[in-house]
Amino acid sequence: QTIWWGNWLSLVQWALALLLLVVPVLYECSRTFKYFCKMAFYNGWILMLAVLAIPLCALRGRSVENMKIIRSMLHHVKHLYGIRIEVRGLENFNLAEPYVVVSNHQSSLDLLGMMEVLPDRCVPIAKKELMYMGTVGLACWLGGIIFINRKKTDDAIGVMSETARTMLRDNVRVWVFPEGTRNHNGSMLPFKRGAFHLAVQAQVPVIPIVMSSYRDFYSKKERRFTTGRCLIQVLAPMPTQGLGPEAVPALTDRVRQAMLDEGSSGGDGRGFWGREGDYSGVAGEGGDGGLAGEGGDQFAG
Ligand SMILES: CCCCC/C=C\C/C=C\CCCCCCCC(=O)SCCNC(=O)CCNC(=O)[C@H](O)C(C)(C)COP(=O)(O)OP(=O)(O)OC[C@H]1O[C@@H](n2cnc3c(N)ncnc32)[C@H](O)[C@@H]1OP(=O)(O)O
Ligand SMILES: CCCCCCCC/C=C\CCCCCCCC(=O)OC[C@@H](O)COP(=O)(O)O
Repeated sequence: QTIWWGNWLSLVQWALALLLLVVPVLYECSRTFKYFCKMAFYNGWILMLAVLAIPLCALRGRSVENMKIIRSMLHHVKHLYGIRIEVRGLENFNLAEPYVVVSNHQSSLDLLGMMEVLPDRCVPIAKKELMYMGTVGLACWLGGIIFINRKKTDDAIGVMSETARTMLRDNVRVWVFPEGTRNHNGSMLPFKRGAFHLAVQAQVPVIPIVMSSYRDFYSKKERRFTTGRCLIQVLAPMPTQGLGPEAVPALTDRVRQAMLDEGSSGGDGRGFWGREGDYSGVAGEGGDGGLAGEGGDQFAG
């Protein structure tokens, strides 16, 4: 029998067959394996989409208009992962003038929510390391994404000041994650002030966005990634006209407080971060409330 099989299957074919058998079994049985598969596919898929986006964007050169291409090409990714996104308050974006969008930052999955609501002519501010992520970096550059060096404050501030001029000159909106880094722990970290200096320098409104916690369907710490639901609330614009640099700390606190208030009472009164009353930024993972992932812990996706 061995000879018979040997005639039919080379070593490579055997390995492939084994792989085809083992991978689905592991995928179904191991939460960790499933998590890594899903994350690997997420990154790989986006790298691949970027390959397609690059020539399309290159036709125009580096331009914020290319964000429309990127947005439309990323829009379907939530469906691949069974993530339902509900958006409220989109009308708050209906301003003719430029503005600065600020939102909480949980994970690279924020890209899905961002692409759900990203207004036209709006570019994110990103750490410059993103520029070196292969095809993704090039696509980001072509989309006009603004890169800052977080290790060099003066450089970053210089880029932000230049951005204030660009916003007014070219009617560009800017999206900033004021926590300055990803925060997997629910609620929000203290805010950096760059976004608010930017808004004051350009004398444009700040539009805060709160994205509900992914805790019920995604946890990096627990290696858990299932299907789920995310609620995004766009808050009312907060004006900066007439404010000077001395007003930036108060503006920062005001915006953060508005987001915390929405996080605590919004989302049909159930809160956005799963644990009402705990907004210190140190809430543990695996909370049991919140709006994310109302489908439960089904590990189905
Ligand atoms: C289909 C194809 C698909 C392919 C493509 C796929 C995907 C691409 C699509 C979209 C991608 C988007 C994803 C982007 C997400 C990326 C998210 C990130 O990278 S988050 C990290 C980067 N962002 C930030 O850090 C923003 C927040 N940080 C700040 O605002 C900071 O303040 C800072 C400007 C970076 C400086 O930070 P630093 O820690 O160095 O210093 P401080 O914050 O302590 O500030 C020191 C001091 O300076 C004052 N300050 C700050 N900014 C200004 C300013 N602009 N002008 C004047 N003064 C400023 C600040 O107030 C402090 O002073 P003081 O303490 O006296 O208040
Ligand atoms: C040849 C190089 C190949 C590199 C392969 C890289 C693979 C990555 C591919 C796709 C990733 C898509 C998601 C990109 C957008 C998410 C950006 C993001 O979330 O950045 C994190 C940043 O906000 C804060 O960083 P830190 O939390 O401070 O750290």
